[in-house]
Amino acid sequence: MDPLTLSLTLVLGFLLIYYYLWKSMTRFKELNVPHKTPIPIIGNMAPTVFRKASMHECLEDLYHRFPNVKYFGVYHFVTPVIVIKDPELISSIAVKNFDNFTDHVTIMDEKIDPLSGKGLFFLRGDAWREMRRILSPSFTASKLKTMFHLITDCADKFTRFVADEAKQGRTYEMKNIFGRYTNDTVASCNFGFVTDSMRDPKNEFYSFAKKTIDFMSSVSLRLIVGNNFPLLFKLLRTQMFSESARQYFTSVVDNVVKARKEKFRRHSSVSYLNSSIYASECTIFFFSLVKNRFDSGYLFSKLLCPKQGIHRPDVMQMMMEYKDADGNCLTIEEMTSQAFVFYAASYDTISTILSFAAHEIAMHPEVQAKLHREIEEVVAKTGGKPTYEVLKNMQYLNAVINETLRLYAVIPFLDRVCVKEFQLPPATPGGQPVTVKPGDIVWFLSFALQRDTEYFSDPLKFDTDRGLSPIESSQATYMPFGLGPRLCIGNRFALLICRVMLFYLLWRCELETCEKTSIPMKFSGKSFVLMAKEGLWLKLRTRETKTSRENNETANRIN
Ligand code: HEM
Repeated sequence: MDPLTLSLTLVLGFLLIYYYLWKSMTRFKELNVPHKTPIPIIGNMAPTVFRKASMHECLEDLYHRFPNVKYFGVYHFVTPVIVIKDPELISSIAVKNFDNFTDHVTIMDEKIDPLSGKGLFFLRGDAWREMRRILSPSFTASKLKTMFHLITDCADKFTRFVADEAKQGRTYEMKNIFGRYTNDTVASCNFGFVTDSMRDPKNEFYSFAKKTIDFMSSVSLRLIVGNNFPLLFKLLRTQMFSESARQYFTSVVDNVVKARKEKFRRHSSVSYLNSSIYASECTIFFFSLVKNRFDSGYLFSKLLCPKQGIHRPDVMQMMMEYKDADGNCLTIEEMTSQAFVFYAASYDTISTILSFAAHEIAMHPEVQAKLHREIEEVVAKTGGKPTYEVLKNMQYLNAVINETLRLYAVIPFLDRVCVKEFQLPPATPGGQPVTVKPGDIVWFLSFALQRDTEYFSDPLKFDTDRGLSPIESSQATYMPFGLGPRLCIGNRFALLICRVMLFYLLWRCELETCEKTSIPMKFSGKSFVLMAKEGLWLKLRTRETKTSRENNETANRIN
């Protein structure tokens, strides 16, 4: 290209980009929606860009700048977003008029990035409806009951290990260790994959998964670029997660499915070979791995040892058993995508909630004493083996979790994309209605709403009394798991994992603050997920109660 054409192209390109950015940055002025004047490119996100505040706090600050409005505008970098403040209007959009707002913002193209693009969170319209219908039965109360022992196994293993280490008191970064527990539990229940990340913190699955979904890494940047320049994202064929991640998780799922199918086939045809069946499976599986050119000494040992089991009551099994009306099953790609998105949606959220709960418990000795009393009662009644129902009905434990979910909304906002034109009432009394068009984005700020004095008195206080009678989520002022048909599909599963962990941990350990504990709490400006700036450090000390001592001694004898 000659220099003149090149210069003209550059100038034209620059003008086009400038016009595109400028145009999007004047949207709220044109619509007459209250908003803060944006900075070019950065929009209203300066505090997060310059790491002065977390995304949660940056949006909370904007939320309070517009009192007495039903909604206001925010420039998420170059993207205009309408933030709905009024709880009634939130319900109207997310529940009553769901058909006008069915989707989350989707930046991934299913073809370019099937690992995340085909996951439930990012599916749109009818594809989402169909997949949600298929997956919803995975988390009913009866399915959770069948997974219950998989979860208690992980919690039991984890807390015995910690109780053993913490006899003289030991300091831990709670998010880190709860991340390992969450990994083990979700890997077991979703992928059918058994890990022990306390004893073996370098295990391949945990190391790989943790690295893949690290929101402190380039993933956050890709999310921002993808949200603001979806076309560029598509043109560059960008994937949210690496190609090696896609290959790794596909291999995990593929091998689990093959091994289970093989087991099923052998079991039905040669049931008398009971004792040698696992050895044969190992051989078959080994050859299948070699055939796939997949180096999986780890998989081989972890998936197929008799103790680990293959035919398990987990999400993988449920997906394998699914058939539509025409007899079609889910493909390996679809199963991988769902299992991966479940893993990604669980790992940070659950470990975050558990670590903030532990922090508040350590900060409030009266809360801890009450929890210990409730736990001792359950231990006395159940001999230390509480059932699913017993844990579900632990009123005070539930109150602690509910209050943690209120005070620490894990993600800064919930999003919906308009798919059918919708008229918003005027933002302010005497104003004009605003028409939202397909493609427009609305947000609900759960973090800000759940800390608003209008809905919660003394909102920064950790008050378990209000957790005892949780607010109906349809009121849209308390929505840690979202609301409407797109409500978090794993909410009951998440609550169960949290209950089980806190039960076993507090039975065996005392939680104490230490010199590294975040007091007062400061949030990190680097992470999309709510995170303490300096980490959540606590000291754990083995409890010297009669039941926990007896239980630990028995366990040590068995080990
Ligand atoms: C404490 C833990 C968790 C929190 C706080 C949480 C929170 C949320 C929130 C706020 C949403 C968006 C809901 C909306 O837009 O209305 C969501 C969606 C979702 N969550 Fe969770 N979640 C948690 C655990 C889990 C777990 C354990 C799983 C999977 C097993 C999971 C899977 C999903 C999926 C697949 C979606 C998308 C649902 C859809 O679009 O249909 N989450 N979650």
